[in-house]
Amino acid sequence: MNMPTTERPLPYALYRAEQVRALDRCAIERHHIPGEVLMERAGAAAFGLLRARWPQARRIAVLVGPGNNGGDGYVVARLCLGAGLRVDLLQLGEHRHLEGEAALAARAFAQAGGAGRAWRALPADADLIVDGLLGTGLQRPVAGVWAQAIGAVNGARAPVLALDIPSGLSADTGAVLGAAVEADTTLSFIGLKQGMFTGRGPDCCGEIRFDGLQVPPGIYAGEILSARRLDWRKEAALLPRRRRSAHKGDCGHVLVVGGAPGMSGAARLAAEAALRGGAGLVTLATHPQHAPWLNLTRPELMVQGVDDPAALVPLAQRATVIAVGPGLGQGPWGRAFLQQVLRLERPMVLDADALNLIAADGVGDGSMAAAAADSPPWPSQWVLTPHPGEAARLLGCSVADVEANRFVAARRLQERYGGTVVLKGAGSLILGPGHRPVGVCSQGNPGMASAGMGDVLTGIIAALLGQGLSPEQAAGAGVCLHAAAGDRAARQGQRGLIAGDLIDALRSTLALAEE
Ligand SMILES: NC(=O)C1=CN([C@@H]2O[C@H](COP(=O)(O)OP(=O)(O)OC[C@H]3O[C@@H](n4cnc5c(N)ncnc54)[C@H](O)[C@@H]3O)[C@@H](O)[C@H]2O)[C@@H](O)CC1
Ligand SMILES: [K+]
Repeated sequence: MNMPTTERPLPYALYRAEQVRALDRCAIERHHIPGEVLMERAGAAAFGLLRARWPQARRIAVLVGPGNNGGDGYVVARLCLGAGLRVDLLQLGEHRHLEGEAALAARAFAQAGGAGRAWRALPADADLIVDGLLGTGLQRPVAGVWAQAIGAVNGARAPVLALDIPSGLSADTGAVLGAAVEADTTLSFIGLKQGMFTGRGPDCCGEIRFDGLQVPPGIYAGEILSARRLDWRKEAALLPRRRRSAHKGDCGHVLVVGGAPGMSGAARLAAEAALRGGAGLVTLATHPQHAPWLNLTRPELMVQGVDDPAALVPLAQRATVIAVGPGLGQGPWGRAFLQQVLRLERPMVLDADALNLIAADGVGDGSMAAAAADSPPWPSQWVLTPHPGEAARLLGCSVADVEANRFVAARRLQERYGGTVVLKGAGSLILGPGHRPVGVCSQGNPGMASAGMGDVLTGIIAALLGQGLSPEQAAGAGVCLHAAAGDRAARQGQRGLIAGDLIDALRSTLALAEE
């Protein structure tokens, strides 16, 4: 029996708009499922979700555009009429000459006694708004009356169900093109779109549901995935099981380098997160000014005050992985230590000021890049973890440019700097070398927008590298565990969540993944 949309688990494969269009075409042309049948199934799935989710709703405003997304809306509107609900069908664009299956759906709606009218305003007492304005056919920024209608939807009190994708959200990038519907629930058809899970996508989509419209599974084989959602349990399961005879030396020794004067907290958070991420040993090399008291409340940490970069060499010899950047500062101390670290042949995580220093130095001709180039095999062992601001500095562009297409920004970073890139922010992206799909993290919550969260991520990724995962695996698993621990910690509330809470939740999250 076909499972209802409300219960169906979300697939992991993510597609771009042109790929979903190709999937539609394949279903229609190769498998001879008429477009109107797909549209009928899409509308029926949305209607089923609508009734299950909002059983009390009596007055439904359905906004329809002139394409097939509108066609889906006409089907929902007809099914609502059939169930005795009051329907306001509000049209944008030219509806006198609809084409193909959208025209059939509009005719069936009229034959069922429905009448549409041009959108002017939303009925104030609508119980639910269905967004069938624009789907994967979005071609340009939303403006004019379209933007007004979307603004009205977002200002309305009624909940919003978006069909396929919220209107105005780019299916490919997760950016808002002009204006976008902020839905409570989005029901996506045939293939999940990659833009729904990163950038503004999660804001606009609300809860995401999926219906494959019963297309044959074979149609997906023809599309090369460009992105996939990461399953945090599967990612965490990459960690090798510990033998009963394991000792601390088997579990990785993380060397954290950071903590310029006045910035010791960040380095301490990264080091502590490495411990909770399962590292056997963690050494923190930091400025001598605060070294004596940095492990007072966490004596498991080994802390070394260093003022000569050469002192890192013996420390690195004992370490299996280096994390550099949190609290490093961009002054002479941080700069000298980063240059030394880049000469050390160890897998490493580069974050925060390590990235800012590399960006400030320029690419190709700066001393940082030159230091890295001294040891050519190692960039492939890097994990870079920029947030959008750091990514913009590394790419020499604006944050808006990065956010306009996070997938492209991640790829440009990887091509320019090598190794594995984690582009942080809602829906963090993970991209390693080669042509594997971009990993997209779909856990996490806005409570994690607080100081120190990035430092914790750095420590976790370093710990996973130290336990034997490859840079790409450690980055994927690290981002997922970090987000899952954030979600676990947020059960007690999102607002006021601090990085230390996430560290506290890490161990039980890891245990959950091992069940
Ligand atoms: N047979 C199929 O191909 C199926 C398609 N489906 C639906 O069809 C949608 C795709 O349909 P279409 O390709 O017709 O595209 P859309 O319905 O998403 O939009 C295309 C229309 O919007 C206009 N438009 C684009 N950008 C605009 C903007 N910024 N402002 C104002 N107007 C704009 C275009 O000129 C065109 O008239 C999917 O998202 C899905 O909802 C589903 O019914 C499943 C089956
Ligand atoms: K839509």
